[in-house]
Amino acid sequence: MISSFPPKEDIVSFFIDSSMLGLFLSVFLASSRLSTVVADFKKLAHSYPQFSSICRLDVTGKITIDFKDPRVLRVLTACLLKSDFDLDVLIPEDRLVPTLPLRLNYILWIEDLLESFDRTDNIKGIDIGTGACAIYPLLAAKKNNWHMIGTETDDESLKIANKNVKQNNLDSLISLRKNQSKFTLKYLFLEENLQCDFCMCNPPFYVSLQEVWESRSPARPPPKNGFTGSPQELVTEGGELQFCRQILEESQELKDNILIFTTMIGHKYNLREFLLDLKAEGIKCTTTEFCQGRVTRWGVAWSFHNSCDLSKLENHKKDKTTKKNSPITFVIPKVPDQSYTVESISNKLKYILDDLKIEYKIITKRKNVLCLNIIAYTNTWSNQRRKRRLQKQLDNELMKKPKFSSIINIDTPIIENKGIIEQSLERQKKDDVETIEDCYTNDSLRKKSEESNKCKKDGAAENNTDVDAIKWPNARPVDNSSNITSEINVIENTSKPNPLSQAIVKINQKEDLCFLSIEYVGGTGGKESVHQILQFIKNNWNKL
Ligand SMILES: C[S@@+](CC[C@H](N)C(=O)[O-])C[C@H]1O[C@@H](n2cnc3c(N)ncnc32)[C@H](O)[C@@H]1O
Repeated sequence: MISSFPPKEDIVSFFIDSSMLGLFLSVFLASSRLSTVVADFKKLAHSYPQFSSICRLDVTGKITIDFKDPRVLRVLTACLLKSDFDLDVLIPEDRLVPTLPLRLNYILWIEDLLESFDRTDNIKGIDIGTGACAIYPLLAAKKNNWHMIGTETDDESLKIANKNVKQNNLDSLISLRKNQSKFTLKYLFLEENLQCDFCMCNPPFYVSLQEVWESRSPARPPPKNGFTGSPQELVTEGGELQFCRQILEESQELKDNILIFTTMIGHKYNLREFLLDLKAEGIKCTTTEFCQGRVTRWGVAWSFHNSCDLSKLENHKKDKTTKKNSPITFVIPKVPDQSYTVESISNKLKYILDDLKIEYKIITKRKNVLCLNIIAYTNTWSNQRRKRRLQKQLDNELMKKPKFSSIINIDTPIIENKGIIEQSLERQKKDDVETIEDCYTNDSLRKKSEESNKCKKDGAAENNTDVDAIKWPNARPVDNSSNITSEINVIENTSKPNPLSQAIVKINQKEDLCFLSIEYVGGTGGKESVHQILQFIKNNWNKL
């Protein structure tokens, strides 16, 4: 068992070392110091029959548990809560199993924040979306004697949460409230003159259940832990970014009621967006990273009070990826007779993305800023030249007859020889490393245009990729007066492979210039794929 829960200067982050006889909770926190606590499986098994029932003895005699089994996770969390905090917590089968280290991380970070504001006594906090376990209120009350309000929209979760509070005799410190409003916080202050030190939130992270399954970058190893949680806990309209934005919006009205606003964020790209929102509003904030094995979450805190400048607090761990994946930006050139606004540029960009069969979703739309999350499943931007070259080679060879006649019947229409082209492409794929710079030079676009005319004359098929590309000059997408109509372009694709490239694209206007920036988020194609997409956009911008 955890011998003594470390005082607040400690830790937080669980790591599991199955080679040791036990479970190590090393909690590296947002906090300046580090400590390690050991949860000993053997002792847990001795003390809790329900824990011994989920243990396995491996061939070397070590006790192990199956972290992929939600039932096992439930028992482990319940036993740790009992052993380390003397909390009896009922964790329902159909609800999220809270991972203890992550929750402790968040609480310890808040302790640090409160200390920065010299707040130590009679602390009062709000947990937005407390869940069935009311894990944050229980930990905060038991560990620190904080007064907590937990809010919840889900009746069933609220019912069990109330049971959990009662059976731990924490009613005097914890009050749970049903949220029936469209707000996250504001409704709590309408009838009561509440003063709180902080609010916290672990929001539902996803826009849809589909996103739950697609969210993990394929480049990352699979999670070690089993998957738990019900749709209402995981999914919210607009996803976590919208949820956090709602808190931010309400915080501006509640600046005198709550000292420190905090939230957890589960997706890196949302963290960036949310920090931009705070920056745009001129609100000072700080962030932290909660690392727990292969899972990383982020904490964001902001305040309207001057007693502490949150932006000057040393962040525990800067978002490394923000530095690593700094966006590439280019100034969008002005094209004669075309409007030069974020809206018209967005329409043009969407046309290009449609053409490349790249999916996109708008994540931010403000007056002078548009931000898209883009996902490409296949490389549609750098094969064209290769395909054309091969097609041309094939054409030439066919003209010369003898060379290819042994392989193909020259009477066969070219279209029927596609297999040969594809095979040839496959063979070339490995060693044909194209530099994007020469992919779509003016010369190649000129050729494209010539081909376009040829195709049109020949009545070529509309769905041919090259033909699609060449129809641009005649099908200008930009209607200067039009609104941004299509918000989302999800390509019909029943079996989606792992994304090749995922990025955040941003168009913004500063004074009389518009900028397009692209930032790699993930995907098997790496950052190079994002560079290529940007180069494609650059090379083709003036041609539309
Ligand atoms: C990801 S779960 C977090 C549960 C718990 N706090 C934890 O960390 O394990 C999000 C919770 O927020 C609740 N929720 C969603 N929208 C809410 C809202 N507007 N107000 C209060 N709770 C909400 C959901 O029902 C769900 O229980």
